[in-house]
Formats: sequence, C-alpha cells, structure tokens
Amino acid sequence: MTDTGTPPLVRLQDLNVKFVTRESTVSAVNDVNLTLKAGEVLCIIGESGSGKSVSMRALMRLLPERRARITGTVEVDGKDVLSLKGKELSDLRGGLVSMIFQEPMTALDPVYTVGHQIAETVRRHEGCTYDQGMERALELLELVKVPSAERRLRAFPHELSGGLRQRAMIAMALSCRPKLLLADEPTTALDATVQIQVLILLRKIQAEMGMGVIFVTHDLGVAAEIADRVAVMYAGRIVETGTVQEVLGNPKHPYTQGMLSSTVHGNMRGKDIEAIPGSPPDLRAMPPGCAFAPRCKYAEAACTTALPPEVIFDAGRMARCIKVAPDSVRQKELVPAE
Ligand SMILES: Nc1ncnc2c1ncn2[C@@H]1O[C@H](COP(=O)(O)OP(=O)(O)OP(=O)(O)O)[C@@H](O)[C@H]1O
Repeated sequence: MTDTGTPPLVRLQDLNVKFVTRESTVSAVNDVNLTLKAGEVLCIIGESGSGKSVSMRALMRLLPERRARITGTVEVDGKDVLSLKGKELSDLRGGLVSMIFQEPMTALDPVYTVGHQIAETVRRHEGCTYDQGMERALELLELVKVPSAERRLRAFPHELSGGLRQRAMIAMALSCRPKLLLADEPTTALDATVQIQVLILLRKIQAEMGMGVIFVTHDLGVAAEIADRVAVMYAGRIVETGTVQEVLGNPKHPYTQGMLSSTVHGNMRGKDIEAIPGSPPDLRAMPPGCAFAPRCKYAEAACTTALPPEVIFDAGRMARCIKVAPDSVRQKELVPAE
C-alpha cells in the first residue's frame, strides 16, 4: 500500500530473473523490490548490463519464456502479471502498459504511414472507426508537438528525422491511454538539444495524463531532468533508492557516489573526474558478498563474505551497503551468502 492507502501502480517483490542455458546461468535480476505510485516517474539508473532492461521486460512478460526463469511478485494495477494468460496478457501489453525504446523502428512499421499505424492501434483498442482513429492520431501527433502534424500523418517513419520518429513512437505508445509507460533509454540516441526537448515533453504529458513512468537510463543528467524517484542498479541488484534530490544530491552507496564523480555536470572546470576502477562482475559467477566490493574503495573483509542488507533510512530511502548501516544492523543483519 502507498501512504494514501491505495495500492501502488507497480509492485515488484523479490523479483529474480535467471537466463538458463546448458552452459551457464546468468543471474540478470536479483531480489528486486520496487514500487511505483500512479502518476510518479521512477528512473532506474545503472551501467550497461546491470539488469535495467530485463526488469522492464519482466514487467511486460516480454522475456523468452523458455530461457528466462522469473520468480517473485510482479503486480501492475493490482494484476498478478506472472500468472496472466492469453487475452489478459494482451490487454496488459496493449492497454494498461506501453513501452518506448531507444530505437523507434522497433515500434514503428516501415511499410505503413505514421497516421495509419496510430489510427489502427486506436481503432483496435477503442473499437472506433478508422476515420475516428485517424482523428485521434492527429490529436496525438499534435500532443507530442510534431510540426505540420496533418502532413506528417501521411509520412512513412523513414521520412522523419530521428527526433520526430521518437515523438511518433511516443504518440503511438500513448494511443492506448496507458496507466504505465515503460521507457527504455528512449532519448539516448538523440543529440543533446533534441534529447532535452523530448524529456521536457514527456514530463509534461506524463503530468497532464497522470501516468506512471519507469524510465531506464545510464545517464544521471536524464534522471535529474525527469525523475521523481531514482533506483540505482548494480549487477542485477538495486543498491540505492530515494527521491531524485536525495540520491543525486546525497548519494549513500559508494557505487552511486562513484557514478556521480565520474559524470561531467554543472561547472566542473578545474575539477577532477574520477572513473570507477575495474568492471562489473560476471553475472554467471557472482561473488558471494557485495557485487561492488572488488571496485569499492571503502570495502572491508565483511563486504566480500556476506550480502549487505537493505538499510532503510526512511520510506523509499534505501542503500544496500554495510558502511552506511548503523552498528546494530551491522552486527545482527548481515545476510549469509548463498
Ligand atoms: N535473452 C537473454 N539471454 C541471456 N542473457 C540475457 C538475455 N537478455 C539479457 N541478458 C543478460 O542479462 C544481463 C542484464 O541485461 P540488461 O539488458 O537488463 O542490462 P541493461 O542494464 O539494460 O544494459 P543496457 O544499458 O546495455 O541495455 C546482461 O548480462 C545480459 O547479457
């Protein structure tokens, strides 16, 4: 439950995803706990391979069913996503939840005009006529600020610039009036000016529609721009959560601190940028203790033998690090390694 007594829009509880092949098992997502309230923007940040996309895909059940072993609880709008079948699952994907990606051509079909694709989606979803669908397509292109929207309805995706294609994909994603939008690095491929325009637009539409958004990025600047709350992932685990101000302004986990000091931001002229040494662990052979310990300048012996507990500071403010835990927690709650 949220503090207003309503169930959260998204609840992930002890989510684990393993990819099993004959040769190896990849622990891509480990014991992830997250909630998202309706109308809130959560950014999941972390470097490549940290499990951000796999967590999003688990939410929409878009992982290869035979290879991906998913355990735990995934609830969206009170629905138990992992047990949905057939029509219930397509209602989730085509209505309640929408997803936008870095590459718009994964969502847009190159052989149909932009207007046709949006109109068809609206027609199927709302049971209206094709012409009504086309009217809504026009409204949606105007909503995402595509200039000369009427003319762009008749354009094929390849006739649009990268920024306009991104806007067309957002229009398409909004066409089913989703309660939840999953955004997987949707602005990463755009140049900085276009990126900021798309982020501001998304934030505005999200607030107007009261839509929940989970936004995946490796870019702290993007998180600062769009997020209400932030979850930092490292090697498949959430290592820190909090409001965007708390996490970026007062990071508690050494990994978050390292990411911030290795990022160029504000007026850094004359200041050193400090890269985090080393690289993330092999997800096929995870170390027994904290996965960040081999790269952490504060690591002590205990960090390499037992998994650090989630240290909760306030509702929603957590860091998984024994260095920030009070002594009582350090003595009692160190979780033995599996
Ligand atoms: N279908 C799959 N089969 C096997 N392993 C996979 C599969 N999909 C993802 N993985 C592995 O799961 C791990 C997490 O991947 P994920 O795509 O979630 O990372 P990410 O944080 O989103 O990174 P990026 O920013 O590069 O997209 C990676 O090691 C990846 O190789």
